[in-house]
Amino acid sequence: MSLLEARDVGFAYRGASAPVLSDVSVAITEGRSTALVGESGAGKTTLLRLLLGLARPTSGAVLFDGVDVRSAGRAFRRSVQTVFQDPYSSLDPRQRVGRIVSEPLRSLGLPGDRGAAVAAALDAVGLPADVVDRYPHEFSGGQRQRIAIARAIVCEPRVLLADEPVSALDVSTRVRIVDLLAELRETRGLTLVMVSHDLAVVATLCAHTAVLERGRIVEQGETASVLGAPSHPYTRRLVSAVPRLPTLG
Ligand SMILES: Nc1ncnc2c1ncn2[C@@H]1O[C@H](COP(=O)(O)OP(=O)(O)OP(=O)(O)O)[C@@H](O)[C@H]1O
Repeated sequence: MSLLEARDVGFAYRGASAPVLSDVSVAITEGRSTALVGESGAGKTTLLRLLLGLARPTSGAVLFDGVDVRSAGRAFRRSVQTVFQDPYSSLDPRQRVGRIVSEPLRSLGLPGDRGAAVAAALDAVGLPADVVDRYPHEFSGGQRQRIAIARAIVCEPRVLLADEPVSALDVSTRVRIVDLLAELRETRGLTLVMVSHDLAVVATLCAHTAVLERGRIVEQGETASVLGAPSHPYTRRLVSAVPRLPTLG
């Protein structure tokens, strides 16, 4: 059974004349990381919000372990965590890192040694335990994204939904955060569901890719075939729009 699934989902924003998503079906199985790609405005972030249970589909359903996410409760909130694009705005500047990272443990009311769980999460993202007493403004963009990832994994989720997790970072930091996400995927068995415009990042992190064009899935399957030998003209355009460096010499 799918871990997380959008089944025939349609969605329209209140007051909008046209739907943003139509008949979208995506099944996330455990261990199979999935990328959502498509041009700006295709509906990727909206689909991610529906998968997170932050909005209700106008038609169809979003299911976690076969249960509607809107009624799936604590098991769902613990199992599905998220990382956003902008590490500058996603961390509360007034809170120390220790409090930020432990927030899911508090809001889920999980028992156990919270200090130890926070230290383990920070260690997993490559940050020393003593950062707990510092504030977000004391860190670089890449370090802040590590803090956001530590917060997302502290309650040991099964799925990490990430909306453009590296696009706000400079190129070398981007590579290091992609490496970190790949490592977490391997060592923790985390299933990534990721929105990215960067097809190289998609190919590195996700074995499965779904292509959205104006709110509809036009193609989905193994990333190697979707991006390597696209069958839909829209996917071909997306792939051919990736700039290539001129070959030297
Ligand atoms: N809160 C909102 N109210 C009304 N319309 C919205 C809202 N959020 C997004 N939209 C519209 O829904 C459509 C899909 O937006 P969405 O952000 O899901 O696309 P996207 O594929 O993630 O785009 P991008 O890559 O630019 O982030 C767009 O036309 C957008 O203008």
